[in-house]
Amino acid sequence: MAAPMLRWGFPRKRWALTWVDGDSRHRRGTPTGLTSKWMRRQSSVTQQPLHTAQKPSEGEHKWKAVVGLEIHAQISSNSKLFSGSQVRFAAPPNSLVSFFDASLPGTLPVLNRRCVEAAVMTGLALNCYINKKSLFDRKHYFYADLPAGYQITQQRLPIAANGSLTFGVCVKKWSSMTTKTVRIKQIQLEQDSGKSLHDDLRSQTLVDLNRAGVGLLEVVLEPDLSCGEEAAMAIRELQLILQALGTSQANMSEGQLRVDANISVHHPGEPLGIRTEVKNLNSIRFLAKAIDYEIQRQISELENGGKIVNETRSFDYKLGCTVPMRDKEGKQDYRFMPEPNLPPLVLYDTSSLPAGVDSQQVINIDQIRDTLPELPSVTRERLVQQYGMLPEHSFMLLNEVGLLEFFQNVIKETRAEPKKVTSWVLNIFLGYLKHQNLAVSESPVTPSTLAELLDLLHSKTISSAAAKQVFEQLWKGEGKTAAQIVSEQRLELMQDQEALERLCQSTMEGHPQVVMDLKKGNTRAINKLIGLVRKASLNRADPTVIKEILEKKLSL
Ligand SMILES: Nc1ncnc2c1ncn2[C@@H]1O[C@H](COP(=O)(O)OP(=O)(O)OP(=O)(O)O)[C@@H](O)[C@H]1O
Ligand SMILES: [Mg+2]
Ligand SMILES: [Mg+2]
Repeated sequence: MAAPMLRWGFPRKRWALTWVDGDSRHRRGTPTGLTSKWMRRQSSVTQQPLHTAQKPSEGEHKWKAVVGLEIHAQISSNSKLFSGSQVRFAAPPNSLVSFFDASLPGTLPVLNRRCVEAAVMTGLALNCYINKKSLFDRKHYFYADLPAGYQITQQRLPIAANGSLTFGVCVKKWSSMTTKTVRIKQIQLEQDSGKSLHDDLRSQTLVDLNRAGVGLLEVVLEPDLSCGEEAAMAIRELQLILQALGTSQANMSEGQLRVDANISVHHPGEPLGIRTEVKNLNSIRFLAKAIDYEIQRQISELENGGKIVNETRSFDYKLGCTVPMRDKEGKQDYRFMPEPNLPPLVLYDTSSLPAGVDSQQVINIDQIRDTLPELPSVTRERLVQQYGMLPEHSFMLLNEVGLLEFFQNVIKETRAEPKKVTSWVLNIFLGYLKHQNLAVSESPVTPSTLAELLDLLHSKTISSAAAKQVFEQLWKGEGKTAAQIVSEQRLELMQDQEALERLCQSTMEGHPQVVMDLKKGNTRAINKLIGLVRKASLNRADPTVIKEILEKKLSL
């Protein structure tokens, strides 16, 4: 359908509001042109603690940075917030658009129950107070991908408020982890907008309304954070919570979780500074980088006698800096007004539920509370209790997509101690994954393969050094089992006591200096000697047995 050329007061000179039914004219994927795989890696996990803070600049100690996040999470639901159109990622442009989504006159919103339940669930999981009555408002702004000229949101009275989010913060190492809590101001239900796709070649902007009207949860955090790393860890925790609840897939590279970061700096003891807002950050790493850059930029601006203006900025991931997005606009007037086509949203709890009411017609907060699944913090506690693992290890297991499931499957299939499994999964298995930048689902080693290897270790069939050797071969994914590799390469531990004694004897004779050191009282030399015997045995000698033999021979 041909559409009129429209002029808009935005940086791009010519805007064409165009409806298309094919996808070839659209720029697909991420606007930055990064491959989706790469983006997934960047966003799905903070694989290691992030170290994004830059070196403090001169005079920085006088400044305190303040960060407040607004998070938009797309609700996992089959249909949109107020219409029956399907919700699906990467569908052909404008194929999931009802008359209501396109704002045709005469269409009315019909609230999607699933979206309300998702908001209540999320609110409860984030320790919010759930308002039994909330209101919908119109927020006006003009943009090509918002056909109504307003977004339906909950400005005056949101569905949930006054919550908190507790997350782990680590400086440099997982072992230095502490926890921090950020207050949640509110959670509101609102509509997503469509998508503008800029075609630079034609100097046009194309509009895809598939996303228009998809249900969003906007989670507004109080300005309690202080740097990029904290923000990154808070978002990662929120992502895990939403995924555990199933209220959002929260995949950042698919735009299901988008973060706006509000940043200001001030002198401690003085009122908060003027904030800038970096919009639409769609990866955890970029979020951390954008915040730390913006903190530094504001400090140097102020140190050089400049002023911070309340503006909207975006993050240029290629240059690693934030840039102004729109003209300096002052406070935008959204002309909020009540949405006349939606009555107040009324929820009940068991005590307020009217007698004889059809439970399909109402939402009972207590009933939703009863269906809440195990949240990540509880899962971590359980792991610590059940397997005696360190808290930081439980964080690591949950942080990597699919790693917890992998771990639990290994545990189910092996006789090895949980501590051994934890150490192998986090040190060896995760190390290989990271080295090759692979996701757990792409690993050539399955839980049962690793379980079998750990059984061989547990039954003392092989030494732990030989187990590492076998793992290296398993990683090649040639289809051999651990037992096959062990027997083909004759890696079984030596059981022949006399042969072991001979090996110890010849090693001692070959390294008189080490023996001398030991005799002189250098106790650490025993480890050196054990290592030498092990090497001579091609990792087939059990270090505990070698130690016993050596101690006897040297009368230690
Ligand atoms: N001085 C400040 N420095 C940093 N962050 C701040 C400061 N003051 C407020 N914030 C944060 O800014 C965010 C404000 O979000 P809110 O949704 O209330 O308003 P908004 O940004 O004006 O609206 P919009 O939804 O249109 O972006 C909150 O996350 C809050 O914590
Ligand atoms: Mg907001
Ligand atoms: Mg904002």
